[in-house]
Amino acid sequence: MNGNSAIYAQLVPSTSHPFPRMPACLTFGPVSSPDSDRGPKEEEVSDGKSCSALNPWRHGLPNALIVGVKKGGTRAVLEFIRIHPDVRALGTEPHFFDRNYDRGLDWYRGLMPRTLDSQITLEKTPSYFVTREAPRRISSMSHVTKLIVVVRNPVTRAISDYTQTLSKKPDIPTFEELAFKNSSLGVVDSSWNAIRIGMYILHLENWLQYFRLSQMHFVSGERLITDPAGEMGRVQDFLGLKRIITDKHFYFNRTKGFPCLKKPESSGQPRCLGKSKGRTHVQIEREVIEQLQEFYRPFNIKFFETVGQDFKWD
Ligand SMILES: Nc1ncnc2c1ncn2[C@@H]1O[C@H](COP(=O)(O)OS(=O)(=O)O)[C@@H](OP(=O)(O)O)[C@H]1O
Repeated sequence: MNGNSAIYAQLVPSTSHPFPRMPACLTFGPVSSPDSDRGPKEEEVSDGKSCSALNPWRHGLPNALIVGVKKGGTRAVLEFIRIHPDVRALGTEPHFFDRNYDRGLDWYRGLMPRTLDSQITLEKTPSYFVTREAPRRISSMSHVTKLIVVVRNPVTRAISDYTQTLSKKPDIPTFEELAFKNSSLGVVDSSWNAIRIGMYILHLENWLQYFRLSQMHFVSGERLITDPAGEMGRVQDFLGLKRIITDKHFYFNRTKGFPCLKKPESSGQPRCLGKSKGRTHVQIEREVIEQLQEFYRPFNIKFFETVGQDFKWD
C-alpha cells in the first residue's frame, strides 16, 4: 500500500450516526403552498423499520447544509468534506429552498445520494444564506439541521462575484459604476447584490430567528486556503464526525495557487477545483477597496460579535 492509499484506506463508512435520523421510508405529502410551514408528520411514516431492513440504502433529506456564502469557498468545503466516508453529498446545487420549493420535499429527497444509516446527507446552495424564506423553510423541514456558512472578506467576495459575472457578460458596467451610487466614490450602493451579500450580519439575523447559533458553523474562506486541514477539522467536529480528513489529504498546487486533494490511490489523479474557482480578479483601485472596507466595517464588527469570532478582515 503506498502513502496515499493508506490515507484513503481509512475512508470506509462507520456504523454509528451523528445525527437524529429520519425514518428510511418517511413520506411527505406535497408541500401545500410554497410558503407552507408544513414539516414531516408522524402519521406519514410508513413502516420505516421494515423498509430499511429490506434495503439499507435510501435517499434521506439532508442533515446538514452549506448555505453560503456565494464565492466564499463553498465548493471547496463540499468537495473536501465529501471524501469523508460518513458523508454523502449532492454534487450539484439543488436550489430547493429558494427557486424550487414548490416542487415539494419528495422531489428534493429524490435528488439526494443514497446513504447508509451511518452516513449523513449534505448539499450546498450558496444563495440560501441571502434568501429571506430559506431559514423558515429549512427549519420546517427539520429544526435540527446543521448549517455551514463559509464567509470571506466581503470586499474580496464582491470582487470575486463581479469577476464571475464579467466572465459571462463582458458588457456589464465597471465594478466602480455598480458599487457606488451615481458612480461617485463615497456612497456605496447596498442594493447591488454583490455588495448586499457581504452584509453578513443582516442575513444572519434572519437565520437566528429560526436556528440557534450553536447549529451554525462559520468557516473562514481565507483559512480554508491557508490551512484547509484545520478548517476541515472544525467542520468534522461540528458535524459530529470522526476527524479523518487531515493535512495528509492536501497539498498546495503551485500552478493553481490553491490547496488540492492528493490522489486517492496509485491510479487516481490529484484533484483541484475547476477553472471557475480561483479566477484572477479584475484589478480594483486601492482607494475603492478602502472605501468598501470602510463601508463594511460596522457590519463586520457586529457579525464578529454575534458569532463570537474575529475573521480579521481589516
Ligand atoms: N482549494 C481551493 N481551490 C480553489 N478555490 C478555492 C479553494 N479554496 C477556496 N477557494 C475559493 O473558492 C472561491 C469560490 O467560492 P464558491 O465555491 O463558494 O463559489 S460559488 O458561489 O459556488 O460560485 C474561489 O474564489 P475566486 O478565487 O474569487 O475564484 C476561491 O478563492
